[in-house]
Amino acid sequence: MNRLIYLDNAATTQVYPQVLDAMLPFFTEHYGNPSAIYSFANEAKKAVDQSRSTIADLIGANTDEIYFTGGGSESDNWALVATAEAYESKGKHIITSKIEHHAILHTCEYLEKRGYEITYIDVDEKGTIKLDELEAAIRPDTILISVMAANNEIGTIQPLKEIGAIAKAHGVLFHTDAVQAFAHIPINVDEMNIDMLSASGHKIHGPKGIGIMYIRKGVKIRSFIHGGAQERRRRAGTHNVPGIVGMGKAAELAKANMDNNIKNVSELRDYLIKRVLDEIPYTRLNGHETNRLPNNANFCFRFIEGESMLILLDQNGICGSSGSACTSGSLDPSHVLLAIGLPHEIAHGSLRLTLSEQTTKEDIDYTVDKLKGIIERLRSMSPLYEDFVKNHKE
Ligand SMILES: Cc1ncc(COP(=O)(O)O)c(C=O)c1O
Ligand code: FES
Repeated sequence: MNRLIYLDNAATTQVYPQVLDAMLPFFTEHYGNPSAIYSFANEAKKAVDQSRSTIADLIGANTDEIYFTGGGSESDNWALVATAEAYESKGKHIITSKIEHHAILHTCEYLEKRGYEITYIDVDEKGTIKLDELEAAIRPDTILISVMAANNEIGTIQPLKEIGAIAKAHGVLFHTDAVQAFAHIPINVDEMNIDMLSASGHKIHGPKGIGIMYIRKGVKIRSFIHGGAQERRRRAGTHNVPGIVGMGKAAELAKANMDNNIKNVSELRDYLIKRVLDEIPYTRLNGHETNRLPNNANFCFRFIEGESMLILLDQNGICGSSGSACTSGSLDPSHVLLAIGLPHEIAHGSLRLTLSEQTTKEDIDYTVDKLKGIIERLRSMSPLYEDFVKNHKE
């Protein structure tokens, strides 16, 4: 079999065997509906409670502040739309950043069409939000600040504690899309003054289609999915018990291994970054050098088009991703790379490689060796590169 090197863990992760083992009995044996009265459903009910408590523990929340959802996108939509509706009498102004995931940005566009006003705060060249701009944007009618915990493309971690302090000082709610950060780096909702937080199971070696929203007690958010009385009447729908159990197990494993994972994965990430920057000319690292997710490396290679690079990597069994327009299915280049000030033609040549605890040094060496050849080959076919080399020789 061909070698497979999976370096797209920001897109999704492999479900750990322990996670799958924990889930299986809830498909077969304990399939009862946790909302039922009879004792047969007790195992399912207990498992849902256990998962809720593990997840709450990981972010320093109370168990009854965790709500299960259908994933990160649903949580993000819920946080914005339902807060907007619930706090309409205070105002219709929301603040977010220019580099949010589309689950936030497209929901903001939806709200704009319904009469809400959104301010999109700039980030600096490393992708860190400009705190002075954020604070200056707050108005008497501002109801919510939503800033992601860490960026999914370039990995930059945002100053959550500082943002939370600003929000609190001005009496504005603070939501964070922590889909990439949850269970990867420490987060504490009290220390960071977070009122709402979105997270997703499939980014932490749990199953797809399950997520959570943390909602601080006292926040007046309305329900978003209407129907039954599940999740304290705030999120209707029969519980996805296997998914909930899987996310809980993944959170438990992440908590137990977090320090080690951060250390090992970021060492390997730094090794990857160093080799790429040292060995491939005309290359830049996107995002913050140190204040970035342990598993994220994102580069721009000049004179290269992202999609061709991905296809050639794929031919070598390497899975990566690119913010380039043609691979993301949109016509615009990555809004994140443009927001950190990269010109269109450079943003075209981006490559995101995201590691996991399963990635080895051999995987990285193989990838860098192949990548060097691929970049050389693509550049040798590029008229822009040819001109550049000619001009620099003269
Ligand atoms: C920052 C961020 N927010 C939200 C999402 C959406 O999460 P989900 O796939 O669980 O809907 C993602 C997934 O790519 C993400 O990276
Ligand atoms: S042609 Fe692929 S990003 Fe422009």
